[in-house]
Order: sequence, then C-alpha cells, then structure tokens
Amino acid sequence: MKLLSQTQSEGQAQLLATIARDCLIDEARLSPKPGLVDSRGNGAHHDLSLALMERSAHSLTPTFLQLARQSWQRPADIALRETVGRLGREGERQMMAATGGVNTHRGAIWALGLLVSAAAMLNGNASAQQMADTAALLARLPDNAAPKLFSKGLKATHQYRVPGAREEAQQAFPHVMTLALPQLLRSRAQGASESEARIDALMAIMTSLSDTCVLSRAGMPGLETMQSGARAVLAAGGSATAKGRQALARLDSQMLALNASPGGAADLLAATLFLDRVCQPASCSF
Ligand SMILES: CC(C)(COP(=O)(O)OP(=O)(O)OC[C@H]1O[C@@H](n2cnc3c(N)ncnc32)[C@H](O[C@H]2O[C@H](COP(=O)(O)OP(=O)(O)OP(=O)(O)O)[C@@H](O)[C@H]2O)[C@@H]1O)[C@@H](O)C(=O)NCCC(=O)NCCS
Ligand SMILES: Nc1ncnc2[nH]cnc12
Repeated sequence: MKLLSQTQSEGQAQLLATIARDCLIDEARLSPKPGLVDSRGNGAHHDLSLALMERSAHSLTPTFLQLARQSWQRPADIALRETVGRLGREGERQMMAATGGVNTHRGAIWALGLLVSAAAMLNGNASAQQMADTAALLARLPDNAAPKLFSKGLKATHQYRVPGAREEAQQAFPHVMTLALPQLLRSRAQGASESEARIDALMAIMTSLSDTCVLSRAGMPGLETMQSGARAVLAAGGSATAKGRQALARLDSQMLALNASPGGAADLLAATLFLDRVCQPASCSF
C-alpha cells in the first residue's frame, strides 16, 4: 500500500471525484443508447435531457470528493458505512436540487459512490476486482441511519423476485466485472472505436441485468425485450459491424415503443468506465 502525504491524498481524492463525474458525463453523451438519454435526444424520457444529466453529474462532484476524503485508507466498518450512507443521501438531495426534483442519477450515486469510497479505502493500489469486492463489503454492512423508504426498485425486486441495485453492489458488481469490463476490453482488442466498445459494454450489461427501471416501466416483457435485443447486437458482431448496428437500431425502436429505459444498466456502464479509468489489470494507476 502506498503511503501518501496529506497533500497527495487530497489530490488523489480530487482526481477520483473528477473521474467519477466525467464517467457520468461520458455515459450520458454516449450514442446511440437504446431508450436512454444520449447526444441524439431524450430516449424514452419526457422529464430528462442531456443538459439535465450533465448538470446532475456536475452537482455530484462535491459528494464524490467527500466520499473519497472520508474513506481514505479506512477499513470497511459500520462507522464508515454510516458516513457513506449519509453522504450518499446528501448527494441525492444535491442531485434533486440541481435537476428541479428529477431523479437522474440515484442508482449511479449508489454504485459510483461505493466504488469511489472503495478506491479511497484501498489508497490507489488495487485491481478492479479488489475495488468491487471492497465496495461490496461496504454495501453489505447495515446502515442504521437509513430511513425505511418505499422505492420503485424495492417494489420491482419484490414483485418479480429479482435482484436490484442493492444486490448488484452487495455481490461485487457481477454485471460490471464479468460482463461489461471483459466486453469493453474485447471490443477494443477487436478494433472497435472507443464509442463502439462502450456501447458493446452496455449491451453486455443489458443481456442479463434485472433493471428495475425497465421492470417498473415495461414489466417482464420489457425486460425480456431488452435482454434478447442486447444479445442480438453482440451476436451480430457488436456495434462496430453493420449487422450489429441494425440490431441496435431495432432494439432502440422496441425500447421506445415500450417506453422502456435501462437506467440501471446506464449506471453500471458509468461504474465500468470508472474502474476502467482508475485501474490497470493488475493494480490501480490513479
Ligand atoms: C440501494 C439504492 C440504490 C436504492 O435502491 P432501490 O432499488 O431501493 O431504489 P430506487 O430508488 O429504485 O433506485 C435504484 C436505482 O438503481 C438503478 N438500478 C435499477 N436496477 C438496477 C440493477 N439491477 N442494478 C444496478 N442498478 C440498478 C436505477 O437508477 C437509474 O434509474 C434512475 C431512474 O429510475 P426511476 O426513478 O425509476 O425513474 P423513471 O423510471 O424514469 O421514473 P418515471 O419517469 O417512470 O417516473 C436513475 O436515477 C438512474 O440512476 C434505479 O432507479 C440506494 O439509492 C440507497 O440505498 N441509497 C442510500 C444512500 C447510501 O447508502 N448510499 C451509499 C453509497 S453513496
Ligand atoms: N443516459 C441515461 N438516460 C436515462 N436514465 C439514465 N440514468 C443514468 N443514465 C441515464
């Protein structure tokens, strides 16, 4: 583990916060994303826009910075879990204030917030898997200060008996670690452009995620359409190929017709981009 002076660790905390914000902006701008806000338009959303997503991302930089500062070289214990929970809820309030009450990034605050904390806890010398495992340790700890709130995500996970955002983090982000990151690297290695590789990584997540945003808006038929459509894009060779792009356009039309938007998958793409940026295959480089 690297020992850093206070000035160095403050610089690293600021870097982590900036990277987390940039990953949210990169995710929002990436096009074409089925059903989601992107640089073409608002997807299946009436209350979201790219400008709003970007404003929301900027409003979260102080939250990510506080998470990194407070987590620096600390162990995963209840005290840190409660601090992280408090900062996360404060971040949600900042987001709501910045967007006039629209939920742009609730799932992203959760996933990226835990990963920013994990990166800081590990002081910069860890693999993506170690960071995901450390984030999972935190996510599994009880937060006694958390209010017992009803949420659309909880309703969908109970109704359809599927895992949601909470479980994804508690299980160390399987959709990021076993699907998205490997696909990102594979598509790059096969010569895809950076945008195409990122779209392919999003597709990899969408092949299997039980996205509670899609379930809430379009039920199980919507989720099945998302998963089979994403599999079709990858089976056709991914978004770098003409057939893959046709399958992607088909999936986009289907998601719009169903009013379905994979907001959870988008959050996990941002988490994937974060780990890709802060970690090397063997150790971390931020
Ligand atoms: C653990 C929490 C994430 C709360 O989870 P829960 O499931 O109880 O609550 P939700 O409010 O539903 O938020 C979950 C959000 O997570 C994203 N998501 C969905 N499925 C998955 C999945 N399988 N894996 C990972 N992530 C997933 C998703 O976020 C995106 O969608 C949001 C928009 O969705 P929605 O509000 O439903 O909006 P629309 O459908 O557009 O609404 P209408 O237009 O139809 O009205 C958007 O924000 C994206 O980010 C889910 O929404 C966690 O929040 C929590 O407990 N926090 C407490 C604080 C804490 O401890 N923080 C620690 C870390 S900082
Ligand atoms: N690009 C996006 N569009 C809609 N909802 C989202 N949640 C996170 N990213 C999103």
